[in-house]
Amino acid sequence: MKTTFVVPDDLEPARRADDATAVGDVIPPHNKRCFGCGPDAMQGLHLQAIAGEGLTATAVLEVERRFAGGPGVIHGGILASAFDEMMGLTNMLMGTIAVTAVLDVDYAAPIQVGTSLRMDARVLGLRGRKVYSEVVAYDAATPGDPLAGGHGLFVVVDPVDHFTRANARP
Ligand SMILES: CCCCCCCCCCCC(=O)SCCNC(=O)CCNC(=O)[C@H](O)C(C)(C)COP(=O)(O)OP(=O)(O)OC[C@H]1O[C@@H](n2cnc3c(N)ncnc32)[C@H](O)[C@@H]1OP(=O)(O)O
Repeated sequence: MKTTFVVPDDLEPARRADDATAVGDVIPPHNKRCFGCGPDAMQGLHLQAIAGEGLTATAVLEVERRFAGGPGVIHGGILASAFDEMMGLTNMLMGTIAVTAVLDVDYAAPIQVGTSLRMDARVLGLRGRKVYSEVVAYDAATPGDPLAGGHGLFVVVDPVDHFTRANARP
């Protein structure tokens, strides 16, 4: 895997919230209409991320034909959306809300329509309000080398303040 995304080597450790989703349970959608995780988003990805130990989560995206970009392969933007969502949901295990400031995707190999794409995400650490996270994707049927990977820099926000201001913009 190749990436130019720089993860600081002096991150502060991140901590799982006491009331975080239990290991093995689905992290609840943060918004029913979210394109990534919302059950009411008709055209969405409907990701269900299972909380793992610590600050980790796993989900499987069935790469449906509607997710195609090039013939027979996943659209890069769909993969980026899935990665963004996976890291965003995993971050929620800290009990905070963090929005994406930077998203970096390494498209290591084409991902065919019909693939069951397993995505493993984890929080790497903090620097003040900044949360560094990563995700790695594999073919669930034939695990081997990663097909893609991603990193995100997220910023912790007060959700009421953030989304009130975001929606007030003319
Ligand atoms: C109700 C339930 C809902 C639940 C909602 C759950 C969402 C999960 C869904 C998945 C996530 C998404 O898709 S979220 C949607 C996509 N993202 C967005 O819409 C975010 C739009 N951008 C923004 O609102 C803003 O730029 C923020 C919040 C990211 C940052 O603004 P701010 O709050 O004023 O903070 P600011 O001081 O600028 O930055 C804080 C620190 O981050 C650094 N920083 C900020 N941006 C960058 C950047 N692009 N590249 C490098 N570093 C950056 C700054 O240098 C600073 O570092 P230092 O000086 O401290 O060192």
